[in-house]
Amino acid sequence: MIIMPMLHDVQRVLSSGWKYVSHCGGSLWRITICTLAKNEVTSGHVQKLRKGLSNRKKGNIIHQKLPGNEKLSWEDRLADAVTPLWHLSYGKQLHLKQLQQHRILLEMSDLLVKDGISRRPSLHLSRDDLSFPLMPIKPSPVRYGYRNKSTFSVNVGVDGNPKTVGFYLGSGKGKNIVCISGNHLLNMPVKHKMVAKCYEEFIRLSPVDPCILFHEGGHWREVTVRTNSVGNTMAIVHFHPQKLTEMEICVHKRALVDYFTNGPGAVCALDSLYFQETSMTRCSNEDSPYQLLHGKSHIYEEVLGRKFRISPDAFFQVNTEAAEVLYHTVGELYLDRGQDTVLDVCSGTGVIGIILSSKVKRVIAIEVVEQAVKDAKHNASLNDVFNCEFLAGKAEVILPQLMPSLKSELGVTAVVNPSRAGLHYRVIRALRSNPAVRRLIYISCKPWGEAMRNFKELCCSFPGEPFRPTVAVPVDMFPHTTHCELVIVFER
Ligand SMILES: C[S@@+](CC[C@H](N)C(=O)[O-])C[C@H]1O[C@@H](n2cnc3c(N)ncnc32)[C@H](O)[C@@H]1O
Repeated sequence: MIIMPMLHDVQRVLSSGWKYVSHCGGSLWRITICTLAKNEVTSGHVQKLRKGLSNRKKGNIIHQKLPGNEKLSWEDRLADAVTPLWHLSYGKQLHLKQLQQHRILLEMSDLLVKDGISRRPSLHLSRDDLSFPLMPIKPSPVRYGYRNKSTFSVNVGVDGNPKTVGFYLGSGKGKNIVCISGNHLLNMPVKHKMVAKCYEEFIRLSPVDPCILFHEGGHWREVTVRTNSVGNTMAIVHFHPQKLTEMEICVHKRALVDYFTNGPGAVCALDSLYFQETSMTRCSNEDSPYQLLHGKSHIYEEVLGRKFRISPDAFFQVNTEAAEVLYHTVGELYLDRGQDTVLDVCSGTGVIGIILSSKVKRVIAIEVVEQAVKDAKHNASLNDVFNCEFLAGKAEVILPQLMPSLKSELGVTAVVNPSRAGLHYRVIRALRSNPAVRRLIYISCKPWGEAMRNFKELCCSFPGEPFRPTVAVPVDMFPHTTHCELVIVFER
């Protein structure tokens, strides 16, 4: 069992042989966590963080196994991999994230100065000052069991059982993958653990094999669990058909439904059970439809007093209460200088556009996942919103066609919330090309890498007046992990 974090735990973790290597550079987290452990955070450390930029490694947190880590339990190793800040008090976690966002914004400022896009900060600013305010990070109202969506893999457990449901440690390349149950993870709600446990029991009873390596055969793959704040639960089981006939697959579907409705899995009280047959790692509803085997087709969630329908493959922020803080923040930033049109780029189920709709004349939203666009249209009428238009397709295709004719009296605000891949440069070019777009609110859960490229494109010498950052607000959506959302306002 995980005990509450103490500072000496941090030192224990650091001396236990786990080397923290993050997207921010291997030394970054080590330096920062050590520093915090000694209560010695000073602006000098920002200097070290800045130095760490030059040898940054991109990508998610990875952990390198160093001698001595065998002393940790499998559960602790998993917790260190998935929720690497779990040993720290929440206050310390927020402090770390604030430093991290500061570092990212310094990198952005450096990049703009280096490329001659913006002027050097004035003389009274030191190298570690930003030329625009970075507001204090907004905490998540909920810190434990906050996830509304979890995906559990199937692989070989510590005891060698290949029908183990949980999270991976190790790598395929290192041939040392071990699947550990996520029961002890601080961000995991009870219901998700329950469905994962039942699914494990079900596949252990099933006569067919799990699918671990696609080319080696087997069928049962990961399960995704979605829950909402009133306790409704949706489970989506992914299944590799290999060479089974439709009739043979039907037998397994029936067994799955029976287990979760009349068998031991009934304890999960699933409101929806979906099944997706796919031979690809990730597969859209268009490529391989989500088959509703039992219950309701959608899950609903309430956000800031509005109701939202969510399809199995539609995006929804993973921490609903923190998402309310994020959307409230966007609303406040928008209110600062009201324009009459909002462009909601990468709109998912339409949450941002619908929340802002009462403040503007018109919302135009663009989203690539068709089911999410259907949800968004449904959500607008569910909330009596009539001034939103939802367009299905890639933003880089739709916006260049839309922008030349888009007119507005008071100006346009673009709210962009892309996935980790960032926005295509054609989206930025299109936004830059229309002078009516006066403000752009960029929301990113990964404000380095591709998003950094976008920041540069927004401020660089593309045709059209450049933007400049005016304020940034971090919002913690993922307690115990190193991630948070960063909202940056650009204006021109
Ligand atoms: C981080 S989510 C944000 C969704 C929404 N703003 C919200 O708060 O729920 C990113 C969304 O961008 C969509 N997306 C990804 N690539 C896209 C593209 N090229 N054009 C339009 N939408 C895209 C994804 O399907 C996803 O719904």
